[in-house]
Amino acid sequence: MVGATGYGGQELVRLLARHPGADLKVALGSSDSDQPRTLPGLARTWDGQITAYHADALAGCEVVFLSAPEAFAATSAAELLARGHRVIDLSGAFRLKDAAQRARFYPATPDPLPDGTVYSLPEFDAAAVPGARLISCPGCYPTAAMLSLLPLARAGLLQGDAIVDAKSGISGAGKGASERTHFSENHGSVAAYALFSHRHTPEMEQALGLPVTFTPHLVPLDRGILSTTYARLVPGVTAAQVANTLRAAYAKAFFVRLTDDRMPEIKHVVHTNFCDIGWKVDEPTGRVIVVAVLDNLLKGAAGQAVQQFNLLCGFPEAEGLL
Ligand SMILES: NC(=O)C1=CN([C@@H]2O[C@H](COP(=O)(O)OP(=O)(O)OC[C@H]3O[C@@H](n4cnc5c(N)ncnc54)[C@H](OP(=O)(O)O)[C@@H]3O)[C@@H](O)[C@H]2O)C=CC1
Ligand SMILES: CC(=O)N[C@@H](CCC(=O)OP(=O)(O)O)C(=O)O
Repeated sequence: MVGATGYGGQELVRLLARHPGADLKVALGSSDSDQPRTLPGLARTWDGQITAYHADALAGCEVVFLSAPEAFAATSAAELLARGHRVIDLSGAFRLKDAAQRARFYPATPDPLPDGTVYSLPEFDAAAVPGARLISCPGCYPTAAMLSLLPLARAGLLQGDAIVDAKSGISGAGKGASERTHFSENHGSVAAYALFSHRHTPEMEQALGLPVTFTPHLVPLDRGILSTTYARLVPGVTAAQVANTLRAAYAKAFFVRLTDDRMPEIKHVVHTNFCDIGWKVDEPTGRVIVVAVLDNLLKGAAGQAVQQFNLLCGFPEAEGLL
């Protein structure tokens, strides 16, 4: 795998090292990291050393996980595919289908997308995964927003636009510190950012088929996302219809836990691959609020990537994730 020294990558190493069907052969960091490295958090978890990125180092790996910056994924994926690897990419580089939106938010991504690219949210796109060459994993905020609204949108129960108001722990920004993310800026504070300009807005709109107003917030937690979505129901849609639609959509989805009208909390899902979803309908005004929580580094990143790996290789969906 690539990006082993990153936040998402370290989680991937932990998961793959104990996955009964995986043999983690190589873990790579950036190409400018000179010496082979070990990380204190991975001691007695994975015995190998992390070496610098070079495509040759991945020879013999059937599947390559890319957990690196999107500009790097955008350029390296084609080479890895040409070498015969199947690629699971955690970055945003291959998520958007619309070429103009992609050029705006992910300018390094080649156009057209490589043959065999599949954008997959495992709960909805499982059937397409086994045939994929390049699996593009959804972003952490879109995973929460799509799991909240996709069943209702697909059932035709929503109208108008949706509002996604989400809060993320700071590990969502990766390991590099910036003025926005360092401790003394965040501790004791909550801040909104990227209003009307976040790259996850088109990703949510692409999936939901609705205009989305998305405001992310940074909260002083190390990990976890709480996403509150507000949407309007088509006139006449009842609370029971909403409940039945969500229950039917997730009846077989092991990693989605519906909490009905008990609102879920970040504490219940951190360090797991679960997404917990609660909701409430106000029938007189035709409004629904859905609250979803997940761990951005697991269901929002590494855990979801392993779920895709299980689908790709024919393992049980939860293999290595419990
Ligand atoms: N953090 C999150 O919650 C989520 C992140 N993602 C996406 O997952 C990917 C990884 O995120 P995250 O783990 O947070 O990022 P980090 O910044 O924590 O880690 C980035 C990793 O990429 C490596 N890297 C950087 N440049 C290169 C390069 N040129 N060649 C090879 N490797 C390189 C780094 O290696 P080194 O240490 O050697 O520099 C490091 O291992 C990103 O695309 C991100 O957008 C997706 C969902 C959620
Ligand atoms: C807190 C924080 O900064 N979060 C990141 C999103 C992390 C993620 O899932 O997004 P990508 O996979 O698209 O990078 C952000 O808002 O840019």
